[in-house]
Amino acid sequence: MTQNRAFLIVMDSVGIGGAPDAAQFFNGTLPDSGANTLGHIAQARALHMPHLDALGLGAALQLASGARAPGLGATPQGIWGAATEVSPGKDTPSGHWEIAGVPVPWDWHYFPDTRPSFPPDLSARIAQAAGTEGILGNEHASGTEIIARLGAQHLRTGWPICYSSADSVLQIAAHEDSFGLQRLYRLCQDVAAMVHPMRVGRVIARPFTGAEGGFSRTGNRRDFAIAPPGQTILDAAQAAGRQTYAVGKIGDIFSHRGIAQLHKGSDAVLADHLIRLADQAAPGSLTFANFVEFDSLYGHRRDVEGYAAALEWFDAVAGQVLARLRPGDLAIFTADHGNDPTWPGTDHTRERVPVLGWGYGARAIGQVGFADIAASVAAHLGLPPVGPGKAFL
Ligand SMILES: O=P(O)(O)O[C@H]1O[C@H](CO)[C@@H](O)[C@H]1O
Ligand SMILES: [Mn+2]
Ligand SMILES: [Mn+2]
Repeated sequence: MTQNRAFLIVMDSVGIGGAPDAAQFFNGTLPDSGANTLGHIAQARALHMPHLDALGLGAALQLASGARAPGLGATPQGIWGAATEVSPGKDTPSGHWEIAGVPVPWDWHYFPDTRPSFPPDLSARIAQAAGTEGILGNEHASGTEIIARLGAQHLRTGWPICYSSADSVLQIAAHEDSFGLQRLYRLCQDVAAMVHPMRVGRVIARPFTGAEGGFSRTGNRRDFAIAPPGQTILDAAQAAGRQTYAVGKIGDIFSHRGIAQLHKGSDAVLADHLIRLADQAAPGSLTFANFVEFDSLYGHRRDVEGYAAALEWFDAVAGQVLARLRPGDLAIFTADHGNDPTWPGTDHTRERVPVLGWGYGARAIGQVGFADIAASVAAHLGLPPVGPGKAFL
């Protein structure tokens, strides 16, 4: 058995523009054509990201979209290229599944951006499952905005706040103390059983605390996702007897399949886990990490400065990971979709993503597909081929 280790690290929503089908994806009524998460942030303020740029971040951005980024553009010393998604969704599960070797074979169901957004019989069934007279929200919304607007009414009525977005998702926000966290989880599980058959990708519990004027979401978010419809790189590694470590949202995204050890927490906590795993992960193992705060704290909130600072923070983390790698290791840094904080709306943006790697010297891989990442990781680990992609190593 090969002793080679692999580290697959997703910087959630760090797109680099240039998706050929961006015009078919929308924020409200505006198509995503021209969205460029990294490119537009770098234009707003020069980025200092020496470690990822040395692998080829600036070069990948230019390859994907033609954009040049102040502060980026070193001569690449790593594996570098840009990946294009084929799955018909710009959401987190679609991106991760395809990266893991399973392009989404169906069209997701999206709830319309109307009020009400949910069909009346579904709203009635949600209320019945909650034991309430009705539901609040029933619209597309940003999660922080809707609890500020409806949180007090939720406390008065006890009705759960239900909302959706441009993703195939049904989110339920409820107060941890008055509604109860376990009750919210049970409700989400019941609702997932109603909507998964409709091809709604996820039901997400969005617990919050506080009082009027000061509601805030807690770290107890939980996703109830459809399982990936095929063998992922995690499944393949585990089937081959390899140790698999998931860091962050990876557990939820893959319905906890193919994962031996799961580490969760804020991105700062996840960084510590990833750095430790770079030292300690078992020979032949796969570590699969997701850093979500680019997306959840800055992209959806359209916070350019916060996003820029998170990128620079993460670059230093990447430097600490890379410093711990050894011969036989492969590390790939990539992303699952875009979330351009300069773009109108609050939803993801359809974009290409960077593919940056350590372990094979300087290697220009050009334009690749998301699924080529799984194929490459499988080849590196000496596993049978995974998914429809082609290895670029
Ligand atoms: O605005 P919040 O609640 O963070 O929701 C965002 O997070 C969801 C899951 O990624 C997306 O569908 C988007 O709606
Ligand atoms: Mn995502
Ligand atoms: Mn998101």
